[in-house]
Amino acid sequence: MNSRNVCHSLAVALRFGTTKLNRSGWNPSRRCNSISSMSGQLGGQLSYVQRMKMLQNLREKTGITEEVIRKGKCLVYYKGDPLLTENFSIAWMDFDDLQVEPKLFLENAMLLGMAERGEFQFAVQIVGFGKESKQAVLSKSQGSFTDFRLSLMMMPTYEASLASKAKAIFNWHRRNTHCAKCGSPSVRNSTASCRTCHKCEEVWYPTLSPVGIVLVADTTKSNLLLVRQGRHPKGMYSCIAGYVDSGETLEEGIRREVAEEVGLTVLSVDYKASQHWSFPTSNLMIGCHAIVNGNETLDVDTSELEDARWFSVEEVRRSLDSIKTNPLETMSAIKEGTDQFFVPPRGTLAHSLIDAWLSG
Ligand SMILES: NC(=O)c1ccc[n+]([C@@H]2O[C@H](COP(=O)([O-])OP(=O)(O)OC[C@H]3O[C@@H](n4cnc5c(N)ncnc54)[C@H](O)[C@@H]3O)[C@@H](O)[C@H]2O)c1
Repeated sequence: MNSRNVCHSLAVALRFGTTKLNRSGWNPSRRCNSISSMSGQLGGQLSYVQRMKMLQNLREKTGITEEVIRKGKCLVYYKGDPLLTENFSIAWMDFDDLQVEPKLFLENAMLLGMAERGEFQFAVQIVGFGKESKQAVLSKSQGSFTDFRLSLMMMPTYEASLASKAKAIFNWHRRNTHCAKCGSPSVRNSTASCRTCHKCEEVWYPTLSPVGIVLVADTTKSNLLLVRQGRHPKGMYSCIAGYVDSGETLEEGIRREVAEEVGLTVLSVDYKASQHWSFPTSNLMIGCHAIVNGNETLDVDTSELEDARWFSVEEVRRSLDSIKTNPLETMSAIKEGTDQFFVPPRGTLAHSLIDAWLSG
């Protein structure tokens, strides 16, 4: 996008219109004001702060206009799978290439974010566009629809977080069509950031559940505790994870989960990183490293876990190295099933926590 288009996007989004929007925030007749007052301030790129202010303004004040849609790039979903290039990057599409009316587009789309050069980023589900939509998209793009879980493991981190966000928000709207207070139908706003009840006007926002996930080491730091659930692919051992309960701090949640699942006492917890995770709904994974008293006997909760085991640092490093070197081969081995021990693939917070511990 050139600097003229950047100025235009900024003007479109920063306009504090007095026009009354309809309930969905969609106002197709709105037009752009002069941008001359801003044109001197902008180079080719927008700062992080400018972009966040523009997105906030679209969500909370102006809503999406046709001009904004036409300036956008779209991450396209078909039946839950994103359109990716052969290198597992998002195959962004222009709105015009989707050949759909703006109103129908908006009913099936959500505002994802904004790129540094000022392009609005949308996610759109094309199932609602009709029978021919999949073929039409494939013929106009360089991409193919890729299994969602595989996509998250293979995409660049930033793009994976966009894909995860879109999936979670679409799911939330599908499951929350009525007001939880009075039971009447609710309607989504144009950016898809919330729903408003038609009757009592209560506003509902997408929910997000906090999950503590922890890589446990013993006091010697030469052994790591990994666990597997029955639903994990054969051979895979991961970190302990569990939902943080209402009233708990993150640290308390982690201490409780480790006690419940493997019967060990946590001596210390350090926060490391977080990740959005859309399986099965919308979770914020909060990743930590913990030290436990390794002299205690493991007491595994077999209703939650199939197994929990101490692994030497060397064993874990070998598995991590092999996944890093051959991510695609590992993913197909995981799909087909293997007797070999392996750690979670890249794209998961468990993988990052193990990687950070081994490089720390
Ligand atoms: N990204 C990663 O590296 C990674 C690794 C491990 C687990 N996870 C994710 O962490 C989450 C939690 O893992 P888990 O093994 O405890 O999951 P789980 O789905 O087995 O849930 C365990 C229990 O928590 C309760 N529960 C379910 N949803 C809840 C919610 N929204 N709020 C509060 N309690 C809830 C239920 O009683 C359930 O039996 C899952 O979504 C899982 O996919 C991600």
